[in-house]
Amino acid sequence: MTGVQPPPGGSTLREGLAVVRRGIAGQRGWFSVAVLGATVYGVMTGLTAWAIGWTVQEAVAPAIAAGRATGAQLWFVGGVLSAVVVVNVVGVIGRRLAGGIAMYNLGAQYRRDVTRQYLRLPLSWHHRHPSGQLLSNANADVEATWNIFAPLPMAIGVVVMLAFGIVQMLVVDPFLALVGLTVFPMLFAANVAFQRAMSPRMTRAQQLRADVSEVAHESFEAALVVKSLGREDHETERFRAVADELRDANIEVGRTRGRFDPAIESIPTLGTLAVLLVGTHRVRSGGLTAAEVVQVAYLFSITAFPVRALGWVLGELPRSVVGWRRVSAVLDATGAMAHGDRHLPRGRASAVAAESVSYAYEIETEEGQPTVNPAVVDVTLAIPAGATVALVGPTGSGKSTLANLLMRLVDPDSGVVLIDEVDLREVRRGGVSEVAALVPQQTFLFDDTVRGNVTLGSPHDDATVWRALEVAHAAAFVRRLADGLDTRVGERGASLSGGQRQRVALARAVIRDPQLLILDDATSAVDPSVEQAILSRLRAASSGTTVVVVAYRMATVLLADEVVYVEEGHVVDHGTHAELLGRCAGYEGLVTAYAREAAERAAITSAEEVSR
Ligand SMILES: Nc1ncnc2c1ncn2[C@@H]1O[C@H](COP(=O)(O)OP(=O)(O)OP(=O)(O)O)[C@@H](O)[C@H]1O
Repeated sequence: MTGVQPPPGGSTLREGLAVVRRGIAGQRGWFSVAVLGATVYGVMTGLTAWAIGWTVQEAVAPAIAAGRATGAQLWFVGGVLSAVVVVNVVGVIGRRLAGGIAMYNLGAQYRRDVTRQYLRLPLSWHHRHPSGQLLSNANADVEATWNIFAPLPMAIGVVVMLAFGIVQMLVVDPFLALVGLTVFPMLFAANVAFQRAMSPRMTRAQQLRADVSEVAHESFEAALVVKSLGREDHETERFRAVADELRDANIEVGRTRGRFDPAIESIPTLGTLAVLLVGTHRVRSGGLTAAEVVQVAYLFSITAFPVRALGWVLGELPRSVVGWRRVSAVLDATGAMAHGDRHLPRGRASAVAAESVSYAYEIETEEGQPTVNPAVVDVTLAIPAGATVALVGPTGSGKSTLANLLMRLVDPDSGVVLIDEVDLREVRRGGVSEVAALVPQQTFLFDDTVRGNVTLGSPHDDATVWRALEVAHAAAFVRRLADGLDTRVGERGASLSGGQRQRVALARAVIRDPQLLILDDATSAVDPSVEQAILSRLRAASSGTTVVVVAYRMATVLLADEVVYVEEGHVVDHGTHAELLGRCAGYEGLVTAYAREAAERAAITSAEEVSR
């Protein structure tokens, strides 16, 4: 599993209390109101018995003695009892409302923190973490962490009830009280054992929750492949297997809870029994009255409720700790890109260079051992301002990785990438994307309008949007759409064809008027003649732009001023197409293959035209 793994070991109780402290510190105001509400509830529960006694003594008993009740007596009884109930209800509402707000605020805050951290972490971190895991961290794990805030205010608030019960018991008979209170060490021991047993089971269930979302995510993403290749049964089986595992893990969590719950719940009852047993002996020996024993036993049963509330909190603690370990693994993840404060020159095409740049992906062997896969090895190149350069090389030779390095989507393991002689690591946050744009291999469109997808929220007027669409050869088809620029394109641009999606993505880059434009196979779904037209327009429209294009077609290569030929991560040669043809065997082989493919395509097209 490549997911975010929680660190092993550590005391659950200590870690849990640290999570609770962190939560309280974040929601001090609402949490205080919730505890106050719970305290009011605790006090009022204690006072209810007293209020009933008082009203009986002051109004009910005299009324019975007199044989009739006066209006004042009825008002007194009604008033006192109503006041008790109203204050109690206010306490409950205050606790629930403020407690809920505190809990949901924490959830929202940490969801934001986790997603903000995702944006901050470099692409290399994302390469190592599956998207289902990320969804789970931002959702199920955050929830698991802060659910403890549901029973927490109650547990803290009703400690007053506990204190009230214990003090009263000590006043009545200290010895009997101490007999009863021996249950507390027992309760503590039972809870520690419970947490020890729960922690690994909770961790496993939480990891499996992430696995289920990972498999589901992958299945939805691969819907087309699954359906077109008839793999529905296989996919259903794959999902069923991981869902069953989650079910079993959750049942195991429930079973463990079921084993401990009766013991934890019955310990206070054992205390009451001990009090009755010892108390009976003391009554027999004349040390106590029966009424006093009953009073201590009753007080003991009052303390059972707060003890149970504390039990709920302790029961939630392992889940909270597991959730927090997984959330904090994201929040504490290092490798966030450091930024400098330098600005890149604006207003003219950018020169881009790489000096001895190497980059390797971290991967796992089949045995799960970490290892590296070198993708770019000791690359040095200089692309002059305003040039159009084609990156050419066989599949997997490192072209996309190099493109990502030039945009600083990842930092090189060694070497330097420079735009206009500024090391990209010294550029201020957002500085690179202000001057450079990359159109990636896989087009992503938002479920938004065409306009929204092109501008990405920047304030461009429609004329500018149309101009960008013209350059990207997209204006004609957008004009034909029912609502033009206002047409919604559906999830990931589902209502457009692959080529149309690529053209919208291209317009999105063009509208930013980049000084460096990197096209990573960005026109693969576009007809070759259209691709050529797009690239010609780009060149014509952008004398102020340096274009780096990862090229797979002869026509694209021929448009470039210079070709950089890459093989197994190395730049094998660079120069004009004609120069490379004469001296680079690998390049020659590749372009011959491209040319043959283009000829075959042309032959098929003309055959189709003849048969029409
Ligand atoms: N996220 C990743 N994790 C691990 N290895 C990767 C990752 N992305 C790429 N690689 C590896 O890095 C090497 C270079 O990949 P890259 O995508 O840069 O090649 P490319 O020349 O763009 O390939 P293509 O022409 O097929 O798009 C390949 O061996 C590939 O397997």
